[in-house]
Amino acid sequence: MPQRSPLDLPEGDPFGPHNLPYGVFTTPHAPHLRKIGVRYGNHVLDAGAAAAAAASPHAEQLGADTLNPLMAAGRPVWQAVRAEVLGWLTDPAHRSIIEPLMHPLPTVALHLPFEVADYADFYASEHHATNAGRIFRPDGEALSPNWKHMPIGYHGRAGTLLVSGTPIVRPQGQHLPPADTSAPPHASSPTPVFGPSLRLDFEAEVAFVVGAPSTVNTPVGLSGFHDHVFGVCLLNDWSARDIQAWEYRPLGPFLGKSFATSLAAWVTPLEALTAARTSPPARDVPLLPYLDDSAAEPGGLDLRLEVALNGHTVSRPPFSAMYWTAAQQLAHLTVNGASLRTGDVFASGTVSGPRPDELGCLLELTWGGRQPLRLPDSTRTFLEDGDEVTITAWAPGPQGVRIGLGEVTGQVVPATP
Ligand SMILES: O=C(O)/C=C/C(=O)CC(=O)CC(=O)O
Ligand SMILES: [Ca+2]
Ligand SMILES: [Mg+2]
Repeated sequence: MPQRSPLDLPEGDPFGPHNLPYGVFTTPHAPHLRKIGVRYGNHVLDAGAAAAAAASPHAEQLGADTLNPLMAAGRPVWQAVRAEVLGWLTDPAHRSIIEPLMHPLPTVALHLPFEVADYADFYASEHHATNAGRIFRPDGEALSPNWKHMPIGYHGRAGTLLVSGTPIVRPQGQHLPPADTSAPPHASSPTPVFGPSLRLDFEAEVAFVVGAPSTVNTPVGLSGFHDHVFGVCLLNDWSARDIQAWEYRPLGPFLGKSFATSLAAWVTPLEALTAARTSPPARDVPLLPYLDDSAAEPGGLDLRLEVALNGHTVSRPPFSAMYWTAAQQLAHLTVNGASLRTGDVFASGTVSGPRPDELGCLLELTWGGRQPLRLPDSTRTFLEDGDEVTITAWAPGPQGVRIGLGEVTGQVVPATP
């Protein structure tokens, strides 16, 4: 049977013509030459070479070794480049030039697709925030009084965003001895120990990647979302729960989350998710005008996440259940005058739904380690060395097609001695 062309995809391929995510890859022949690629099925188009061959007006942006120049160019350029790439991949007139520029996915190495500028992480799932509150603060209110009035978040560590597939070294740090960690730190002077985290967790999240920058003292507002946000990536906010529980009062997450955050290698353009737009849950309190999206286009996204631990599905978190939308997060992030830079990443926070099989981290799935999770061949409270966590997702696309999001995966390796 003749080999099928990489340009002839099976009907309904989740990485078909409606998707076209961007990444950065190298081939074994030139391991230091980073190129922009567009995923199509199980192949990667060398977009820089295609742009040069087509004498594209965007050859400079597509010929770069990161997505930053394309991301910085703004929405009209994003739309023009997307239309051009679609033409290269689907118009038979380009076939003989494009076919040799398609690399099988398993033959390339994928890299962090853009230079990360600043990184913030939100806390936008009411289900996650309520559960985390009950587990970490059993004697207090589950949701803090500000939670329904603004998207709560913290600034994280941009330099430790790692591309999917990078091994995750178990972090070391201060924490209370195991017997004490299920309870909040007691007033009666607890004594910490130093060593590898014994409560390493994942957090299934969706990250939004800023393309066009903004000016200091100029809030972006809800309506600026589509002009500033280039695309979406799956993200795993690895979390050391014992370090976190001991350190976080009163300032919030610090070393318990800054050691590693995994980002998918593929950025799905926002435009590919148009059919997935959906209304967020009903709001329980009136919102201040800069966050009030009641008259705006639906700001939620119907992304269906799946988390696998060592190949076994442990959860299916629904992104449509998130209380705060990404547009509200961006409006909040800039309302004080803070500016955006190309490459800023803001993550949604752990995606958890209302059901027990929709929770986005082990903290919730095992209720603070008290109810071990059953796997076919073992049980888990928190992650063990050698464990591999893979987050995948899809979204409804046009005409019933699925839009696949690039996976984010990572394996835990033992703490550095
Ligand atoms: O409730 C807390 O103290 C902390 C919860 C988190 O783990 C913070 C976080 O990373 C936010 C999130 O992923 O939703
Ligand atoms: Ca998080
Ligand atoms: Mg992290």
